[in-house]
Amino acid sequence: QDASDTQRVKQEYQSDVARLRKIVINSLYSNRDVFIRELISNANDALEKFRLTALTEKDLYDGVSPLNVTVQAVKNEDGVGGRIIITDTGIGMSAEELTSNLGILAKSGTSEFLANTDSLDTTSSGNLIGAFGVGFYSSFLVADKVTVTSIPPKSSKHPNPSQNVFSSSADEGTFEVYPDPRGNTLGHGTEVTLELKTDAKQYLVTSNLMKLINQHSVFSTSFPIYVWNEVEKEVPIEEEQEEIPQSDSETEDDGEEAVVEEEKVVEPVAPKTKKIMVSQWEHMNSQPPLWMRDPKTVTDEEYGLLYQATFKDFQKPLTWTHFTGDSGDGVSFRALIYVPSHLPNNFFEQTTETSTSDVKLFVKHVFITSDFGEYALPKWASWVKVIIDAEDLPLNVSRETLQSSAFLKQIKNLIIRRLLQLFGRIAKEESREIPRDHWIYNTVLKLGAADDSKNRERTAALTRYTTNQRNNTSFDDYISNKKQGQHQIFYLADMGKPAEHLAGSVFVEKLHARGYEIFLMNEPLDEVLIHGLESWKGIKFQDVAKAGLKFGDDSEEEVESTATLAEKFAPLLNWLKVQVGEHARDVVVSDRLVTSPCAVVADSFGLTANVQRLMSATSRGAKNDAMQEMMKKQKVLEINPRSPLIEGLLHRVEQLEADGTERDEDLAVELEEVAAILIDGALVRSGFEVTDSNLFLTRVDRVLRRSLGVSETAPTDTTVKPAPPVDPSLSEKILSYEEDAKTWDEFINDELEAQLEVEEINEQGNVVVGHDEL
Ligand SMILES: Nc1ncnc2c1ncn2[C@@H]1O[C@H](COP(=O)(O)OP(=O)(O)OP(=O)(O)O)[C@@H](O)[C@H]1O
Repeated sequence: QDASDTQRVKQEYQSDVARLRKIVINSLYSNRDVFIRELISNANDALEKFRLTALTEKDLYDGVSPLNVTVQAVKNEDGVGGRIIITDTGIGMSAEELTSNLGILAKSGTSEFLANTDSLDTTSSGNLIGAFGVGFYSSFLVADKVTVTSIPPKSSKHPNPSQNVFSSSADEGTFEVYPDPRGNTLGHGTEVTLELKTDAKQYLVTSNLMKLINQHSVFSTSFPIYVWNEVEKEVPIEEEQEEIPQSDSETEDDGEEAVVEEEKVVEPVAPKTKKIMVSQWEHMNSQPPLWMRDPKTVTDEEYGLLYQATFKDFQKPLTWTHFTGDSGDGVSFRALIYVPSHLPNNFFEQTTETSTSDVKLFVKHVFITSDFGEYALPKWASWVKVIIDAEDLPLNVSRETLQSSAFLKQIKNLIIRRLLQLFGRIAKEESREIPRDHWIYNTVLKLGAADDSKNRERTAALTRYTTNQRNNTSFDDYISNKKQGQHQIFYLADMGKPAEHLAGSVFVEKLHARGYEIFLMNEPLDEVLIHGLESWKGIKFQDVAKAGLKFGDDSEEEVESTATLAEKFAPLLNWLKVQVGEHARDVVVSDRLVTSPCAVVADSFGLTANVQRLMSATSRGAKNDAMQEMMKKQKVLEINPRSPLIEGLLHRVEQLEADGTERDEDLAVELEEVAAILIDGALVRSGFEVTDSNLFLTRVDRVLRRSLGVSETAPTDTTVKPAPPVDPSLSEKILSYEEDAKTWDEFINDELEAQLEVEEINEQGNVVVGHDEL
């Protein structure tokens, strides 16, 4: 018995892997072409790993043997089925690695993939395979049985490498790994053999395979891919050599004088040929990569395919820019920047230190790194996909030295510059795909303006907002609409509120009525980026909910009249200062109100309601910070001198405080209540919370009773039916429920698998839909 047979022990797939494999097999049937792309991509990755390891382990690679991927379709002799063999001369896997990489390891993306399968639809799910790193399992879409033979190169990690085999069937939940009885046949690398399902015979046709490789792999792989192909060739027919007749001259060469014969014109006879079938390795990606070509010669479809294959996105890119550049240190390069049509799912949850795994740096078409270390793109730009291919680098490229060179920094700055140029250009062009209100301007660039101080101005220039007069307004648009004398840019920020509500705010009423434009900002980032910017083209931003608002066209008479009004309202102002207590540090006559009786305005060093909310949302621990508490108090109550309510209150207060008369205590109590409601109302109108909403509403109730002529003291019947006593059988019920209960994960797993299995597999676990058409 063969030694390997004794070691062929069946192992169970680890549960996550088993589930993943099942989902891939059962749900991605209509997308099964992806298997070839996934396996070639793994082979290419393995070659890249080999080359990178060889940079540090000098003995690993002789520099001569080929580094490539080969694909071969082999028909069975019985003519029924066949197999596809994909071989690479890459880093290979040891027995342990075969087991853990293909059978046990639930990779980091797996749980995310499994979570995403909830929203699985079969049109897009094929790309989920690659996006979440479940590529290898796509083999089972087309194969009944998959065999992976692999051997790592001799290295410090594997001083005595040996060749091993991983084998698994699509309909079993097990796999085996065992030493290859043939010994080392591969040198180093991996060979994946797919025993094709009977309904997957089309993949045995080499032209079909080549078409798929052309579509999905040639753009995105850096190592040569060869396909074993039968081609028709014309070869000369090897006819029996005719006896070349002895020339007369030879026969007559015996002393006779040479006779000059008349020269004969001999027609050249085309050699006879025949057509035969010849098998040979055909180089699929002999063309330079797409990004090295002249952009004029690349079609949109080709750009789209490269994007989808390289970055594993099932949606087409929104736009791209393809250009030649120079790093500034004399390193010339080609670059292709793609703007995806969507943000990653968890984009806003990610920390600011995001990785730039989607900036692929090549040197002379050879992939070098996606790790830009400290020169990673800032978060706002981290979702774009970039290919950079440098002609040559000024150093012997290794990841370590690259990190410390100026090159990565230059590349980072250049990508950002070009990206902003691209956004600027599409902002002007304004297309159906990227309209003026696209989230790029509303979300991504705002993040840039808020987070990335270095590019603040340039990103902010492209952001857009709603104003009280129009939508999608940039800062420059605003400036060109500025009124004479206006030296402030007016804005009101209240996150989460619809712009229409902001337009009706107490702070906006006069500005709006007078025809001034006001930015109505309702995203959390808006306030942050305005604070970062402070001004635009030399004009300061003015929060209209704060003190310091100036229209810029106040005449001397207006200033005088404000002073006169302050004098007129002095008794009310003084009385209100007592009533307002802690809510505001001062009470003044307002110049910003039209219809509202009063408002609470934050001092220039105070905090608006929006900033207070932002602070409590972001700095949980600092709630009791003394400085913050002090700033919260920096508020001023502004009263509208033209409001009849305020006029009326002034008269009543004058009446109350009139010299020489006895103080009317009933009136005092009533006025205090009116003042309390007015102040609380002003706080609410201005976006703040009232300190005690119960008290506020009790006061309102009292005023309502008064206006309805209902007794203020008449009690409400407060008798209620009490709840029944505690149910004595409750503890038993809880216990029996807990015994039956599944965990949430078990519940979701069962539900998901039940859904996926419907119509798609039979009892044996084989796919049963659509076989006949294929
Ligand atoms: N041809 C190969 N050579 C060496 N290792 C391989 C090969 N194919 C797969 N592997 C190993 O098996 C692991 C699992 O492969 P799988 O295709 O399932 O996911 P992945 O390659 O990590 O993710 P993705 O498909 O998104 O690139 C790989 O990470 C790699 O370590």
